[in-house]
Amino acid sequence: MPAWPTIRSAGSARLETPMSLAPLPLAVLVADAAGTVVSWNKAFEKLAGFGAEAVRGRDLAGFVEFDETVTLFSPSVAQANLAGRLLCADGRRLPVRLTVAPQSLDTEEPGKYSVIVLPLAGHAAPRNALLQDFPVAELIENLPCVFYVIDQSGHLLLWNRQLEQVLERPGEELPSTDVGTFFDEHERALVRDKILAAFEQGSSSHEAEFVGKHGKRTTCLFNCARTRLGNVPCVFGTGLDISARKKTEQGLRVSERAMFSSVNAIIITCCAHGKNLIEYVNPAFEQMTGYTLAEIKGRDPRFMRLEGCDMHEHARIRAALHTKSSVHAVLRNIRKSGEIFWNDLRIDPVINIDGNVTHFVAVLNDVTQSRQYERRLHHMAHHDALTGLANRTLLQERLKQALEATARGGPGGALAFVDLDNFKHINDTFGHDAGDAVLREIAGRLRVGVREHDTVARLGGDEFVLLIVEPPGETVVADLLERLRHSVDRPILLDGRELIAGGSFGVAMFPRDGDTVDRIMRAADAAMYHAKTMGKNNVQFYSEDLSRVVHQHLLLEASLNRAIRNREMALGYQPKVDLRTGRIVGAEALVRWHSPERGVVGPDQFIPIAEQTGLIVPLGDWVIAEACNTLRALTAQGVEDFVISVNLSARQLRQRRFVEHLEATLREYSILPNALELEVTESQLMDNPAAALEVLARLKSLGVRLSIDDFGTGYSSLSYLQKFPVDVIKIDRSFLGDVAGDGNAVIARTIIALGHNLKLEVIAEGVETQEQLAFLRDHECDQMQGYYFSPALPPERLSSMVCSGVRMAV
Ligand SMILES: Nc1nc2c(ncn2[C@@H]2O[C@@H]3COP(=O)(O)O[C@H]4[C@@H](O)[C@H](n5cnc6c(=O)[nH]c(N)nc65)O[C@@H]4COP(=O)(O)O[C@H]3[C@H]2O)c(=O)[nH]1
Repeated sequence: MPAWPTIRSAGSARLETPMSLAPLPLAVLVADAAGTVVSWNKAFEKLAGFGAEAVRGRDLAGFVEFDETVTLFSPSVAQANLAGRLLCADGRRLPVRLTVAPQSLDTEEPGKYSVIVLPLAGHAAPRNALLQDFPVAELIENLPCVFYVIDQSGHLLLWNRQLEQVLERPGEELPSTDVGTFFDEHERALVRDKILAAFEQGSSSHEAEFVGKHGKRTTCLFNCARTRLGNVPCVFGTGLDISARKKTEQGLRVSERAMFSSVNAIIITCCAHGKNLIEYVNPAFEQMTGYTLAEIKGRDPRFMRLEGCDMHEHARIRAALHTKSSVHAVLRNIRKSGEIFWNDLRIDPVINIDGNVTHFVAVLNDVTQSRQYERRLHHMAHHDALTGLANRTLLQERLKQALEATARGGPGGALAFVDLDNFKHINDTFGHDAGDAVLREIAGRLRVGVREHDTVARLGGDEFVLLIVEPPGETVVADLLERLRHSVDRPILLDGRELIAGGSFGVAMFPRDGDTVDRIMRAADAAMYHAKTMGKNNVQFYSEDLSRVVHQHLLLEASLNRAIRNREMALGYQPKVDLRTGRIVGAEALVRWHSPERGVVGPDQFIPIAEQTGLIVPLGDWVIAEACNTLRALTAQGVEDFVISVNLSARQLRQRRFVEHLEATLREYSILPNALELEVTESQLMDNPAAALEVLARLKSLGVRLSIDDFGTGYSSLSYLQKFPVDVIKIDRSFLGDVAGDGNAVIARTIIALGHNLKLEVIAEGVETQEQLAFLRDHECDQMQGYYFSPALPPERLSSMVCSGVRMAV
């Protein structure tokens, strides 16, 4: 390390009031310009071992052996540092460092010189020995800080125990060590500058870190001032250990920085005098809310709250502030821009050293987006995507709540299942987009038809459910549902077409019909099922009887399903007779169910169920295939020009690939298409005449014959009748009931005439009597079928009857 600069400027080295040598713990003597010792202190006597007599008047050279020849005393030198050996009274030659300084700065008139004699490391007297004669020694030893006196060479002259402790060095090492080495390399220049500043300006202060011999680091605040020991200028000072404070400061700086840079908004409020006012907000807060610290400092943070909302959360926060505890809340606040945001807020108290809460720190998180996302997810999980109505989950939740409220004495409610009667037809005929549009339209109609606290749900497909809570009575429910039924039945205008969805409503009342979600749902479903079997487009309330009927129905449905798979079905063929020749020209295939449990079940009992459940499609396919099989057998037996007709259900007709499937079946059985006749009821055709026209045209193009069944019951529009590519119309048997009576006879006659005018064959069904036969013959009806001639026969009997050439007497 570079040598310490020596103070040369007399002006800058103005000496303080001279001290008496006596109390100094250092060995000091005063010599004149000739080197004669004129004064000394006790410490010198102790060190050298001489008594006063042996010292006084002696030449300094008699005590000290210098390493080099030097001019000891020169008024031009302010201070000299020399090394040598002190010749002690006991003969020891004690290695020492001498600091020589003129007592007067008048260079023209040289006076006396002070000489401080310091033993070198390993030879020095212990610190106590140095200090013991010092008048304030005890005080210095017990100072709560480091004490030191440094000469201009940068060496210690005096120090206390605390310094030895922080430096982790024994006292004898200290005087010979440059004080700069007590510090880290990078701080040494600063330390020197500060000491020099004290020498030059009288005082200085700074912070630096002592580095102990074994690495211990102690940060101290140094305050030093210039003084003199004897005539030797030096600096004395204290070093106060501020390591702990530094650590705290550093920690605070880190926290402050972290708070400043945090992405979370932070508010610090001061809670003195019963108030809670903003003291600090970080930049993230400013960014989140739009308010700057300057704008809101000193305000209560509640100014950002959204009045009238999240009352529960506000109450929790108030309670926590009151009890000075932590709280976590999620609530809505308002930004400066007026925009509302969701704030996930955490508030913690700050406790001071006395255990009192002085501040609160609040961390704010803008969770608007995740909240919205959560809400969207929640909405998606509870609503039907197509219509926006409640889904099954939400409906069940609400129903559960309503049942719980009822159990607590509430007035109960109603649950109505709504099934659209024509939805499948609309979907199959006009496609899914049209189906979706119809569902949305119906959803809207149902929603506007009920009160806000009622629930409208869609369970999937065309199944809607209404939860009507706390209705004033069952009649009110009945009126409401009747209104809704009408509203569902109103035409829906879609791409210039009018579609009618129609709806069957089944209602369960609670608590009367059940007290659990499952029971009420099942009761409403059963009632709806009943409404369907009652001819659709009506409202049915659940009852015990209805439950039994539905139960039977469901049993039948289950066994019918099995029956089709187990081939329990058979076809009977009712012969059709030509009224001019009496010959059997064809037969109608009529399905029978030979049930192992129920015996023979007629189609009237199971066809409606098969239609509702969709079982009619495989059943219908089987009937056509079976009829083709019989036709093939008859052809094989040489029967010619024989036609078998089968009944088609509307649902079969709506099957997308029905025509292709039929074509394939005809091919499979090698059947001439015009040997097969398809009977479609008039009401089925008129349900959606345009769609019927389209499918009939495609069927006709295959070459099969088409017949309108139950003619006269379905209010055919004549214009459509003209357009339908049919071959036959079949007079409904109700018009033959009493052909002797005027009304029926007129209708039957008119139908025959109408058919012939349209160039169609006319057949009468359900002919039971001679009179009916005579009437038909007289009015030139083409064919007839009925018990009068034959009921439906098994295929073998039909075959033998046809092959035997039996004729009816006409
Ligand atoms: N009172 C009376 N009735 C007579 C007389 N002659 C025949 N019947 C009955 O009248 C019904 C005529 O069939 P439908 O009008 O097409 O009416 C049929 C038809 O709509 C339907 N059906 C029968 N088989 C099938 C089928 O394979 N597919 C479809 N989709 N429906 C079928 O079931 C209905 C009832 O069929 P069934 O019970 O077999 O009843 C048959 C037949 O047994 C008579 O002189 N007097």
